[in-house]
Amino acid sequence: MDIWGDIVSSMAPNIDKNSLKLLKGIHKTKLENNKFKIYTPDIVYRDWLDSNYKEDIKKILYRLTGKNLIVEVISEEEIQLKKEKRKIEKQLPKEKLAQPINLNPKFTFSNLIIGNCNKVAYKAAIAVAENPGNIYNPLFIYGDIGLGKTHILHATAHYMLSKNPDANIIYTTADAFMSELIAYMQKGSILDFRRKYKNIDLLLIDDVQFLVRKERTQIELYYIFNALHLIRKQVILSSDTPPSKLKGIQGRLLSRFASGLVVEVKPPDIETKLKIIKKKAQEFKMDIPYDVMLFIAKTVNTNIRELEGSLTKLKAYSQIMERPVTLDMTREVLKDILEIKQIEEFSIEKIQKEVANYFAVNINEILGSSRKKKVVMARQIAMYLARYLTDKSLNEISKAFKKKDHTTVINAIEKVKKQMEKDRKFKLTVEFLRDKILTS
Ligand SMILES: Nc1ncnc2c1ncn2[C@@H]1O[C@H](COP(=O)(O)OP(=O)(O)OP(=O)(O)O)[C@@H](O)[C@H]1O
Repeated sequence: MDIWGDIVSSMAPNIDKNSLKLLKGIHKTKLENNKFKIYTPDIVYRDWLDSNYKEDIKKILYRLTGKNLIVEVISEEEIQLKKEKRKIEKQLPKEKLAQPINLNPKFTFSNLIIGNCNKVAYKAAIAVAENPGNIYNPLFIYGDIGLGKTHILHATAHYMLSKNPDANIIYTTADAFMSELIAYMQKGSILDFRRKYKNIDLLLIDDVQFLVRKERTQIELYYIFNALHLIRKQVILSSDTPPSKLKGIQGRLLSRFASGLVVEVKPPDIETKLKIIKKKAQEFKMDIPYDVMLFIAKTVNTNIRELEGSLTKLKAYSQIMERPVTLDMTREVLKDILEIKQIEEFSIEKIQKEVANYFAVNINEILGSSRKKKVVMARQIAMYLARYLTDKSLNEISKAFKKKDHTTVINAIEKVKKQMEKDRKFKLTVEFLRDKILTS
């Protein structure tokens, strides 16, 4: 029996024709034990169905089957993403987590979310771990605080150990390196210090910006660096600024830092932040609704450490209060640490204005019913951005665009998403507009 067909026919008299069209567009459902699973092409579709029709579907199912079934709406896009990740993880050898050195077992490549912000650093680190000492030596990773540099350093060491369990690796921070050096000097055994650092396959030094004006430590590092480089042993360094901006470090050391590959880890975009939040929520065993994730992704500016801090705070609060995490709770709990005001000022009008300016069309045209190609494109992009950059519901967005019902908005979002997938130039335009709105 075609249950979905029956459900849609039962709903047909009570819903508008656009919603009906969207419901008819669903082609995959599954009845399994006490669950009725509905598969939507993507997350937006899923959220729409989930929040508008789940309860109705449950009631109709009861009428049709006599059973109280659980209705689950699943986005195929998400399933696909998970599959891709699993595929990549399968290609990576199992990372060995019990380390003699001070590595954080959680900082592995499988726990690292990859986006445009860190793709280059990630690929370079993998290449280095697979072929240490031979391609990018040193690898110099720089970027603002809390963007995952340490995570990449540790992950590289884990990965290298998984390929070669006997690899001799030292991970240290510039500060710890300096303290260790002083301790050895006080004992009068500087040669032991040098010996220790000479017999290794991979040297990772985090936060080298702290070497600024530490002349003695710089001399020692210069010596060690040259010794390792000569016998093709790998060095990876991290810093909050590129070598060219590290004032107070000797020129000869700086030129060594910059002699391999210098890569930047940039702040994550909204999509990457969303993925990181999802991942961290799983790690923290938290159940967080999508609107809360979106809110956190939009309000936490860039620092991923802060983003984790927000989740920890939210988890503690929800456990103490014995209440599930909601958007209201999140606003309340995080008000001290997030720049919520900034988000509240972030209006659909602003999005409409920016998009209209960009396409050189009039806002009234966007709000009207013109079918001119340029206007339709601007209208659809503005609707898409309104959905992703504000906390407004689909109904509120359709009102702001003077549309009678929200199916127009859903259709616009779908179109933009599909177009972004197949047209790179279009994708860049949408991302440009998004960043412009986020940063202006
Ligand atoms: N792309 C990512 N995916 C998952 N977690 C991430 C990602 N980037 C950063 N994190 C997490 O954010 C936290 C901060 O990252 P990390 O300590 O590596 O930042 P950092 O750039 O080294 O900061 P600092 O400059 O302060 O040393 C860590 O818990 C890390 O696991």
